[in-house]
Amino acid sequence: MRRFYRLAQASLRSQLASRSPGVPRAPAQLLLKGQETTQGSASTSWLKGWGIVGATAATSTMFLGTSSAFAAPIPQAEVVQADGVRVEASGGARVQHKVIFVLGGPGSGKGTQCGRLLEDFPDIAHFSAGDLLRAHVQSGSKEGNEVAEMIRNGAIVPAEITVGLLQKAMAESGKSKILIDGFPRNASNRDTFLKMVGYDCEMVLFFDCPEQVLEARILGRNQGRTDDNVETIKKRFRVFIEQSMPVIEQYTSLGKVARINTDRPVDEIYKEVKRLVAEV
Ligand SMILES: Nc1ncnc2c1ncn2[C@@H]1O[C@H](COP(=O)(O)OP(=O)(O)OP(=O)(O)O)[C@@H](O)[C@H]1O
Ligand SMILES: O=c1ccn([C@@H]2O[C@H](COP(=O)(O)O)[C@@H](O)[C@H]2O)c(=O)[nH]1
Repeated sequence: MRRFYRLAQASLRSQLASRSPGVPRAPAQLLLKGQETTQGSASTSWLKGWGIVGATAATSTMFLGTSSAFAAPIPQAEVVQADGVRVEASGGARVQHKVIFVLGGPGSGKGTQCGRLLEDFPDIAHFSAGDLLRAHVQSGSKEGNEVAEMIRNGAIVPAEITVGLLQKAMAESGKSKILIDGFPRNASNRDTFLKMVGYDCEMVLFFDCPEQVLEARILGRNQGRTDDNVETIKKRFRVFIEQSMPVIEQYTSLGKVARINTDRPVDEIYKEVKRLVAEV
């Protein structure tokens, strides 16, 4: 593996050095696929890192910080050959998004406030992890049916499923800033996001609101959701306290959390939310 790393870096460096001007120069996520034959047996490795695609030799400060297994193929991959290692590098289309996580108990107003933000910030895309999962249920697949059951019970869906849906939505959004509402819901969600997406959020908006207020709001929502009933609302609130609050605490220790009291009128909350998002 170490040999692959070294050769992949050298290969990409030489590729960057020979680039003509005018190619994208934004810091990009680079996905490298290497195929190596050691003592007669072939193996494939995927590596992920960050670099400047299209930089000159002097500024091609490419590095490969992490290595991880990737299932996805690289769209429009460029192929370079180096010393027995085949390297495919993405063309720099994957620019790092600025991600804002919006967290808070069920019914705390995440969807409502995100909807308002879209009216004022055209460069922002909004994805509700819950909405993506509900859309996934519509596929009617075995996995979709399992997700439906978890939602009905207020349980947290395995992180790989949710992050996979988020990753696809982010890649297709064409926007630079992304609001992700209702995610990460537990430590596994956060770890998996970091591993699969490769970077962390800029900020967490934490919508703080008492449980009785949340229950009343959800029961008055009338959207036909399978989890908007007294029994599941209680489970969702418990899951929020036990599993989501520790994530918020972790981000608090990183200085990334803005706590907002959402037991107030929508317009009043929005003034604060808009100011915070404008700073990102
Ligand atoms: N500040 C507010 N005051 C009163 N009602 C509100 C407020 N914000 C949102 N609501 C209402 O409360 C209900 C829940 O709001 P919303 O769907 O935005 O919450 P959410 O946090 O996205 O919920 P969930 O996590 O369950 O998807 C909606 O009917 C919405 O209209
Ligand atoms: O990251 C997520 C987000 C949601 N879920 C499941 O969906 C429901 C509803 O979520 P909302 O945010 O209220 O729309 C939630 O109770 C979970 O079952 C999830 O597993 N992971």
